[in-house]
Amino acid sequence: MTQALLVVNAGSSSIKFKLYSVNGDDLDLVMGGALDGIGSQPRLKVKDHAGTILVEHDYAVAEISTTEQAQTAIADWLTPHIKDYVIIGIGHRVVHGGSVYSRPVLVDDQVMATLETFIPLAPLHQLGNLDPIRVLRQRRPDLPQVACFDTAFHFGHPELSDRFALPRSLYDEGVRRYGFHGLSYEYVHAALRDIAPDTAHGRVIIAHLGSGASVCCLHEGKSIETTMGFTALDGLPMGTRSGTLDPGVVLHLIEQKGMKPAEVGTMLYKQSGLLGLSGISNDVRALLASDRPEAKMAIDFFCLRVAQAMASLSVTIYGLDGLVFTAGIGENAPEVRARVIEHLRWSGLALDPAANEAPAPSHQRQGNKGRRIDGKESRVPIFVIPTDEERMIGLHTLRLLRQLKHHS
Ligand SMILES: Nc1ncnc2c1ncn2[C@@H]1O[C@H](COP(=O)(O)OP(=O)(O)O)[C@@H](O)[C@H]1O
Ligand SMILES: CC(=O)OP(=O)(O)O
Ligand SMILES: [Mg+2]
Repeated sequence: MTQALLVVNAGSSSIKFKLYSVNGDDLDLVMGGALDGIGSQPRLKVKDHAGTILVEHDYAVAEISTTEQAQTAIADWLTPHIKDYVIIGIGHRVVHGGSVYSRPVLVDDQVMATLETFIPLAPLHQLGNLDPIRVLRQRRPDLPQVACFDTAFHFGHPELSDRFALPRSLYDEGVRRYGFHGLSYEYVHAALRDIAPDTAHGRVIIAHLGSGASVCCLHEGKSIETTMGFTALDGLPMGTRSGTLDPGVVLHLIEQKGMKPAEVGTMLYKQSGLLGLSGISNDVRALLASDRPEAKMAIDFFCLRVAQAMASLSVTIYGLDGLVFTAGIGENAPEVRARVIEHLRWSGLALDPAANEAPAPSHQRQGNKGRRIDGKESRVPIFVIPTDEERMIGLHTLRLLRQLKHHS
């Protein structure tokens, strides 16, 4: 029977998963899917490696209102569909590894307890990430489970990138700029190394623009600085998150307007960003399709902030050798890429409009490492590279399981 790995990328309202068969040191995608709309419009959709739909099923809201129910529904569907495979382990995305975990780790009771202490640092993500680990440890105690962290790629970045200008004691307590989306940056950088090795070795900026969004600058493949900090609320405005904010606004909301800290939290995480700015939607597709001025303003605001972040991070790495767009917006919204680069034209960046507007190749297909979209006059190459956090998690999990086997 073929060995296989399951990868779980769980969020607050969706659980994405992929099944890979093990092929030497590499992984072949068998199927991938998601149960999203948990608590609103639950729907399970799974496709095989070629993109053929294996199942598309809507549930009643009452059936799937918790991640635990979602996990059970996925497991119930998966069990008969994976009977030809021996599952050797499960890899999970865990957003926050704090200042403890610099690399993936095998989950045991103690690791679980430590990861639970990071829940307040990532209220939108961490609990949802840990739920499936807990459920699957109960269901399949025989299977090793590996936690892979969004923060780990940034671990050890320079002190100047790690600090806030706050009293030193807070830093010692862990109030640091951890950074996130590290699994995505690691995957995208490895793909860039395959298609443009010299560029990848140099000074690179990657913009991960999805429902969460951040920009990272790298040198020689290492993260030097990124726009997300202590939490995934910092930096760029996102679908529903505010991004960087004058801290005086938070004081004003609490002290003058009498808002409770939890209400401020809900506002900053769930009601701000593109949704707050537009009053229409958190989804860039809906905003681009709308002719209302608020929608245009929200997109303009987002593009300007992305361009500013790129300019600012290129100062940190003393220049720029390559620029990459990735994630839902970065891969699929040529209008956004064009407007971002327009802001940076003064610095010698330019797109090839036809290449920029060419439709994105299929996501699921393997071997789609990305493409160049810069114009002939551009001083620096510009790429669109599809990210694949699940594959990165799968590769880390395989590597760790092999190391553990080797040492046992
Ligand atoms: N064709 C598209 N055009 C513009 N934006 C898109 C398109 N497809 C997806 N997006 C944007 O990408 C976002 C989701 O990004 P994604 O990286 O999938 O997020 P996550 O995995 O973190 O939920 C959506 O909210 C939407 O704004
Ligand atoms: C860390 C983070 O913001 O993740 P996501 O983009 O999946 O919300
Ligand atoms: Mg994401």
